[in-house]
Amino acid sequence: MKAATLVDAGTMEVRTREQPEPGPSEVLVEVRNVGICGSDVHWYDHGRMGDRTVDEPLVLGHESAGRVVETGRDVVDVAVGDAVAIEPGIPCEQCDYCRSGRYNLCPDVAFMATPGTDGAFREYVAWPADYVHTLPPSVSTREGALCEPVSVGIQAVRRADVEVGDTVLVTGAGPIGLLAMDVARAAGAANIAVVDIIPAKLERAADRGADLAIDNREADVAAAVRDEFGAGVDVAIEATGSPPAIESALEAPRPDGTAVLVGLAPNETVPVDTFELVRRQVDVRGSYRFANTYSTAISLLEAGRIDAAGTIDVELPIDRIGDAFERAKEPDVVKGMITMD
Ligand SMILES: NC(=O)c1ccc[n+]([C@@H]2O[C@H](COP(=O)([O-])OP(=O)(O)OC[C@H]3O[C@@H](n4cnc5c(N)ncnc54)[C@H](O)[C@@H]3O)[C@@H](O)[C@H]2O)c1
Ligand SMILES: C[C@@H](O)[C@H](N)C(=O)O
Repeated sequence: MKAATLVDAGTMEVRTREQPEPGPSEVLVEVRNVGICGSDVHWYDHGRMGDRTVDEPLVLGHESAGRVVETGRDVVDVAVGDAVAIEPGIPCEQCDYCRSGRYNLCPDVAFMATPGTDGAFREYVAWPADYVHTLPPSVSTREGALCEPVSVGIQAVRRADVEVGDTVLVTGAGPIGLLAMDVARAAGAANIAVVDIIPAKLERAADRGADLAIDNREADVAAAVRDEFGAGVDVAIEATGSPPAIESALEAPRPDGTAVLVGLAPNETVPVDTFELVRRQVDVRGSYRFANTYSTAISLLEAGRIDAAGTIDVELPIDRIGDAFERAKEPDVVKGMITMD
């Protein structure tokens, strides 16, 4: 089979690999669509993330969907021919976090496209049947692949306890911010403000229904939301990982409001006015990956409540994966996708 393999920082080669065979509790998925995530681009550019390095060739890609072509002998809930979204993390199922349903925090999770666990930019993936999710006929594998970033949005909105009628600020109009915005709306948010620094991204957010689009280069975000929404927002969801936007997300909630940090700012220091946070009694929460979100993501996609396909700007076949990664880095591009046919 073909597999796009990161061999060194900046070098991806489409190589021939042996097709995997499913174990007894696994299914073999013929991969159809794989989204390009910012973390794939980071591994591609740097060959490392924090203290983790790519020492062996690694297949990237963790936003994937395809069709089941073979099932292991113990698999009962998934059948050959099913279209499925692949959940990219296989947790240990033994630790306290796994046993209490918070398997996104499992310290021994094998997560696709991180050193030691190949990702999905390849024609076939053998994966535990428990971590593939059947797609209904109305949800394409193109959309199904994006259950992963939709799940990041669902986790953030759950962590934020968004309630009907809430006013929500989302910093960042990349895939995570835009999809979190859709999920927040589906959860009942009445007003949503989106912040970015790229005009095309702000226009995109407005076209998708943001009530207010704020350019962080020109406006004081906290002042802008207070002008528009009174004491501040009920919930801020930070989806940039950029220190100025993180500061804005911490400043924007009303007293007793919530700020949920999704964006990752490795090696960055963010000044935090703890006095202000305490005085306003703001809940600051992290949101890491996701747990028990795929069925919700699929229901939202089936109901047409999430415009996942509308985030895709670049779509190229696996043989042009290098071009796709370069295009995905362009500032106006929200989401790149690799197709297998
Ligand atoms: N916590 C998690 O589990 C998790 C999962 C996936 C992604 N992430 C992180 O979430 C963040 C968003 O992911 P993404 O894929 O949408 O990233 P992205 O880079 O595609 O989008 C980020 C957006 O933020 C905007 N931005 C950058 N600096 C800004 C600033 N100062 N003010 C306002 N906007 C600014 C960019 O223009 C861009 O549109 C990243 O940090 C990513 O690493 C976290
Ligand atoms: C959750 C996933 O989308 C994220 N990029 C990660 O690697 O953790």
